[in-house]
Parts: sequence; C-alpha cells; structure tokens
Amino acid sequence: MTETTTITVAGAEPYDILIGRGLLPKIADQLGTGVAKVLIVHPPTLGAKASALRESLQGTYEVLLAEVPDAEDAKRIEVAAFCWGIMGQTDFTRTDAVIGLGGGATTDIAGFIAATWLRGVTLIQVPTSVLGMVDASIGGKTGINTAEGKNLVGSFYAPAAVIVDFDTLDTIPRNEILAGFAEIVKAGFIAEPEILDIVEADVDRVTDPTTPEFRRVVELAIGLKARVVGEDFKESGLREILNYGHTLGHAIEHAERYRWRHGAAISVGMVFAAELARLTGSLGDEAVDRHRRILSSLTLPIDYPVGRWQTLLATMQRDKKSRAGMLRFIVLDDIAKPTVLTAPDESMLFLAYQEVGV
Ligand SMILES: NC(=O)c1ccc[n+]([C@@H]2O[C@H](COP(=O)([O-])OP(=O)(O)OC[C@H]3O[C@@H](n4cnc5c(N)ncnc54)[C@H](O)[C@@H]3O)[C@@H](O)[C@H]2O)c1
Ligand SMILES: O=C(O)C(=O)C[C@@H](O)[C@H](O)[C@H](O)COP(=O)(O)O
Ligand SMILES: [Zn+2]
Repeated sequence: MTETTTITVAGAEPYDILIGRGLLPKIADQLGTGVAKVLIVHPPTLGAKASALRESLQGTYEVLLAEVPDAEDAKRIEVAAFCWGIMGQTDFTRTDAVIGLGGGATTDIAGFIAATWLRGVTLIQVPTSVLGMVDASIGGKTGINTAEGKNLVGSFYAPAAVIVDFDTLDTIPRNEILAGFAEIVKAGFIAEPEILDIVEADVDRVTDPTTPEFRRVVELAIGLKARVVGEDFKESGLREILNYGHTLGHAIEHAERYRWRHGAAISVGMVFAAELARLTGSLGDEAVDRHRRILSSLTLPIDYPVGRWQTLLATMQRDKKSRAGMLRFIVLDDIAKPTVLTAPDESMLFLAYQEVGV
C-alpha cells in the first residue's frame, strides 16, 4: 500500500492535491454532492484509462467522454467549441463537473472549458504525464493558443481537486518523462536545490517513477508550485518565477509549430536565461554550466539554431510578462534566488542567444 500525500493549495477556494497510487476511486469523493453529469476530457492516447474511469463513475453519475486531439493540437478554439457542443447538447448544468484526464495540454483545455461553460463549473484535474503532475494541473492557469502565440487566451480558474496517481504513468513514453523533468529541474533552479542534487546523484533512478527519488522530486516540485500559486494566484508578482525559461521557450514552441515538447523548449529557455544572468554579472560560470550538465543528463536540448533570432524576438514581445513594450525575463541572482530582469539591452539578449545558438 503506497501512502497518499495531501498538499493543500491556499486561496479564496482552497483545494487538495492528492499524490500516490490507486487514487482514481477517490475522484468521486472530490466531486461533492449535487453533481449529476461528469464530462471526462481526454486525448486518444488515454482512451482506455478514460473508459475505465467512466466505468467506475457510471451509476453514480451520467458520464460523458470528450476525446480531444493529442497534445498541443487540443489547445485550439475549435476544440473548445467541440466540448461546449457536447455540453450544450447534453444540458450540462452549473452543478455538473469536468474531469481533465491527460497531459498538460489536456488539462489546459479541460480547465478552459470548465472555466468558460456557464461561466464556470466544477473541475477536477487528473494529470497523467510527469509535466502535468508537477506543474500544469496545479494553479488554475487554463488556456488555448492563437495563431500569434502560446496560451494567449485563457483564464485563472482553480480546480476543486488535483489527483496525482502514479499508476497512470504505466503507459507514458520515456521521452515524455524526461520532458516533464524540465519543469522539475526548473523548480530546482528557482527554489528547491535539493531537486538538483537528487538529479545529479543518479539520473536513471530519479526518472524511474517507481523509486523514492522520483516521488521526492515530484513532491518538492508540487509543493513549490502549490506554495507559489497559493500566495499569488493571478500572477501579480511572485508567481512569475514559475516562468523561468519560458520567455524564449514559448517562442521556440511557436516557431516550431509545437513539434517540440514544452519541456524541451523551456530547457533551451533556461540555459538562455542563465546565460543572460551571466552577462549581467549576477550568475557565475559554475551555475550556468550546472544548467547545461543537468539538462543534458536528462537528454533535453540546450541549443537552438542561431539564425532564428529575429523570429523569436518578435514572438517574445507578446509574452505575458512584457509591460509597455518592455521585455521582462526571470533570471537568477544565484541558485534559488530568482528575480526579474526588465528591458535588457537587445544586444545583450542577442549575445545570450548566441551562447545557446548552433
Ligand atoms: N497551466 C499551467 O500552469 C501549465 C504549466 C506547465 C505546462 N503547461 C502546458 O502543458 C503542456 C505540456 O504538458 P505535457 O508535456 O504533459 O504535454 P501533453 O499533454 O501534450 O502530453 C505529452 C504527450 O504524452 C501523452 N501522454 C500523457 N499522459 C500519458 C500516459 N499516461 N500514457 C501515455 N501517453 C501519455 C500525451 O498524449 C501526449 O502525446 C503545454 O501545453 C504547456 O503549455 C501548462
Ligand atoms: O503556473 C505558472 O504560472 C507557470 O508559469 C507555469 C509554466 O510552467 C507554464 O508553462 C505556464 O502555462 C506558462 O504560463 P504563461 O502565462 O507564460 O502562458
Ligand atoms: Zn511550463
């Protein structure tokens, strides 16, 4: 029997994150009373798990399935409209509930339709990827992409519960585990250096979901995310630290038409942010090299073609952290000392980019 860890996210409407194994039967407890219909939003890869979940809830609830496209292809307005269509045709009311079952892209679109249908219905997030477990399913950032950029439309909408069940990882491809580690390592660099030590000690053990090392780093990353979003739900300050590596990372995802994994793109983005901090004099060589060593040990990319700079710069201008046309980056003064760098000189940005450029 595996122990269940419960982490509560503070805020106007606090909610629990349950972490462990064999937790899917607990979903019914989290739905509360008064729910009649449940819509499970899932990608094709999670079809069998969605059907099993439907079986377990059927009888108590009327369970509907919305199969959405895989990965980033789900984060489109047409997919939201498809889900709203199902809800409209089945008289889905304000007391019904949405379950997001899948990776971060699925939980982002599931959150978005729950936030917008009738201006908000109950949402339970059931992440099935490492990245979804440690980051995307927590904190209520929901959203879709537009032609101009990533996550440009969305809302802050907290789930009623997050169920992190490691049993759901039994089908996850190895490369998706490693992509998820980019966000775990991000948590290490911005606030939880113990994560970095554990990854450095044995990368094979820490990336094996059956080991205590895996559980430890996942719980550290979840704990950090829960603390940060509990304090600053709408990203008016502290929450920006969770965007470490994302300014360039999102621009790379957009430039690559989402063929790059989110974790891979922010891996390059973190090395870029580290190089930027080295150029401003706030981060030493060893800390920058540590970024490269750790991310490479996870087989994550640490460079990108140098000729794409102008395209990336144009996309970065639309980043949500920009203010009055000024670019802002999360950088480190040291490991676990994140800060905001506002309007760095364009020549310095290009110099930092050349350091990651190939
Ligand atoms: N809302 C937030 O706070 C937040 C935070 C971080 C990332 N995100 C978003 O999350 C997304 C990235 O998340 P992701 O890496 O989980 O991507 P994803 O949802 O695309 O999942 C990655 C791949 O793994 C597959 N998969 C997931 N679980 C599986 C399982 N158990 N078995 C087999 N296959 C499985 C998916 O079908 C997909 O092909 C991006 O869109 C990113 O912007 C959001
Ligand atoms: O929760 C947050 O806040 C984050 O920034 C977490 C990021 O890992 C995540 O990718 C998020 O979706 C990025 O947000 P955005 O506001 O830059 O779109
Ligand atoms: Zn991210």
